[in-house]
Amino acid sequence: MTGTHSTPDAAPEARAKTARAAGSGPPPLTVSGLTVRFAGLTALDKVSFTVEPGSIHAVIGPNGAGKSTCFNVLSGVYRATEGSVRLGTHELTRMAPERIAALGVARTFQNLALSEHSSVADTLMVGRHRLTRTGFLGAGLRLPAARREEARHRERMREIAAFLGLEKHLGFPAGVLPYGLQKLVELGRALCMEPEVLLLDEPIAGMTPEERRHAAAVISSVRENLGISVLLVEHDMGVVMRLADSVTVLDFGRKIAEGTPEDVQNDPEVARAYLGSDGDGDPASSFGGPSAGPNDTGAA
Ligand SMILES: Nc1ncnc2c1ncn2[C@@H]1O[C@H](COP(=O)(O)OP(=O)(O)OP(=O)(O)O)[C@@H](O)[C@H]1O
Repeated sequence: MTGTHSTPDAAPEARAKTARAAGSGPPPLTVSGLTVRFAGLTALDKVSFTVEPGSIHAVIGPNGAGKSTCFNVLSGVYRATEGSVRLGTHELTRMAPERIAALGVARTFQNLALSEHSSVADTLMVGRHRLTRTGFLGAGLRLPAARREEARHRERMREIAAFLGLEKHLGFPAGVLPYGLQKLVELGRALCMEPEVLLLDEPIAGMTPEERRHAAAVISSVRENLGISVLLVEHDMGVVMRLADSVTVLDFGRKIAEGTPEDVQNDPEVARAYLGSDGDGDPASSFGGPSAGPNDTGAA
């Protein structure tokens, strides 16, 4: 990735502002008493939290805390043993992933699965599939209505690519781009679904510092300019503390703290969970405070 990315473009921004002015932001995503058991192991134990409309909400916790399990239940990959997940009035609990996506919850994956053969443009267009009425088959048959519809989707796909700084790369095979750009393509594919809530699974893991800074700015812009709610699972505490409006902390499947980044950073139980100590360690060093070290992205 180069350092020449511009600020994400204004067209989707204008749309989101209109939606906000009309009071039609995304509905809250409400997780209530979520429990997941795997053959005797309780991976999640009565976890509850709400992703408020248009906010960035982070789920953090030490290894094995239950973050991925939570993410996988929200996106329909795992089934909840007990509890519920709701998007506004829609009950998402135990729905198949495609139905959850169709209701406006899009996700990215920790491990990239981009084709070496499909171009960035075609990869992004996959995200528009659920929104097409005539289907890409109709477009392939060159039916006029389908051609017009496909042109509209391509135009919107290009807007989203510009928003992410990907417009120069649309013709390249997605799978051969530098890692940081591939992660943005993955994010772009999710944004192309026009989600109300975006689930980001370790969106900046494995990136260079420059890629991390750009990705953090893009995520912040998704909230600010597109008005989409973001649920983030991320190990880079510097980024979590700078980006998140609210944080839920899990440990051994239980919620041990919740609040603003400052609240959880100063919570002795969180320090205990992260440091494995009796609480007299320095939580700031775990959370990208003044002593953040190499993971500090400096993202605003
Ligand atoms: N499919 C599964 N079958 C059995 N146990 C599982 C399964 N998925 C997760 N677990 C267990 O559930 C617990 C929580 O795991 P999970 O992957 O959700 O934690 P995590 O917070 O995402 O950890 P990490 O930060 O290391 O990715 C762990 O003990 C894990 O071994």
